[in-house]
Amino acid sequence: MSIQYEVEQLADSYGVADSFPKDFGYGEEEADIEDSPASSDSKPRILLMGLRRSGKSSIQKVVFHKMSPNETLFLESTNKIYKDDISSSSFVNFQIWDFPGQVDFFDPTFDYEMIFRGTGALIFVIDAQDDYVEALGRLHLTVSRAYRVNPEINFEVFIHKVDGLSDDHKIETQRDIHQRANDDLADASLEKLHLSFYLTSIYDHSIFEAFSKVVQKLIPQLPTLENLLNIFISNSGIEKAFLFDVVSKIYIATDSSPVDMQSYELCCDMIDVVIDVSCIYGLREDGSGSAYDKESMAIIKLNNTTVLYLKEVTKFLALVCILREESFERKGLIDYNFHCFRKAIHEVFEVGVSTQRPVGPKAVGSPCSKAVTLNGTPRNTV
Ligand SMILES: Nc1nc2c(ncn2[C@@H]2O[C@H](COP(=O)(O)OP(=O)(O)OP(=O)(O)O)[C@@H](O)[C@H]2O)c(=O)[nH]1
Repeated sequence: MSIQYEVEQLADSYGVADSFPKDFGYGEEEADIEDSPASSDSKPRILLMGLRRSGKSSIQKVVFHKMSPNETLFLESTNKIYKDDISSSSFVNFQIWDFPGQVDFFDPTFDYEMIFRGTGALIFVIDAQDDYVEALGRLHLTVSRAYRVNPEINFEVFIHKVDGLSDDHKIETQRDIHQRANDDLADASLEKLHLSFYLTSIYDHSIFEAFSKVVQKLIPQLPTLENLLNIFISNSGIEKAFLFDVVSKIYIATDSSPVDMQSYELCCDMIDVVIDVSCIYGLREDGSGSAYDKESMAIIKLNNTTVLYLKEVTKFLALVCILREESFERKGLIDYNFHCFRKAIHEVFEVGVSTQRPVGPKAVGSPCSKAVTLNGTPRNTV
């Protein structure tokens, strides 16, 4: 009982009221907020930049549009800035701007100041299978310009297409790119400009992991979410839990135990299985209905006494847990704790909405002082 009480207290400390709206995430309020024309341009942007054929469009299509990696072989070159607003289908309430390979900063029609001012993260993609000297020059030019306009941008470098490299070669390439890029910044007295590096490929889960980290940095409520997950798993006998954006399979948060790639991949695969089965057998005969809704939940028992447990949290988010079979015997307790966890998550994002109205005492627990949208992501990073 004490276990349940702790989680309940946690929910209460976020001001969860009994009258909490049951349709959170599915109601009309969201449509009102999200559909306002003003909101679309003020959403923080994630920019995808890099040389031609480095893999920018492929990354976007694979992560957010479920394109299979092989299909990207037939993608045509991007000739103009392609703005992708994914907020209607995903928790990730950002615009992704995919740039054509060569952006000319000296072209007067290219208003880079306006673009960088509203940018939350700039992802620069480098093709690791190609000679990257030119890409490094371009990276330096791009980040130094962007930093001068908006030093708040998170600069992320994807060392991409590493599926073609051996493990040793991968490490060596990362070390070399890291060294050269930082030397260039030091030469330009830009030591304060921090670059984060990721080894990525669309042919495995590394691109989803990297994108997860990029997106997490833009979520002001991240520490609160991690805290909630920590309390939930420790009181429920769960080994690992991920809060997933169902559409993109990006994880928005996880508990503070280290992430091992295999667990993450297992949870991603579970989401695919659940959505695929639901699409085939879960819709009505006329094809109406949704493959993912409030009723969505799944239990998969593996042959090594591990259980995977998925439950709906909001319209876009699912909790996926990994636990031992013996812990799953206390399913009632887990479900009760989940119920409290879910209420707390809703309340965290409800606070986000209320910051658009005068901020009340409920917002005290939130690490966020900026206005955020209903799904909890920042409304404007500028
Ligand atoms: N091996 C491998 N190939 C990749 C990967 N990602 C993308 N590619 C391939 O790289 C090629 C170029 O990909 P695009 O996504 O069109 O590149 P882009 O950067 O958008 O190109 P532009 O639109 O010309 O700027 C395609 O043939 C992709 O299949 C990867 O992770 N590994």
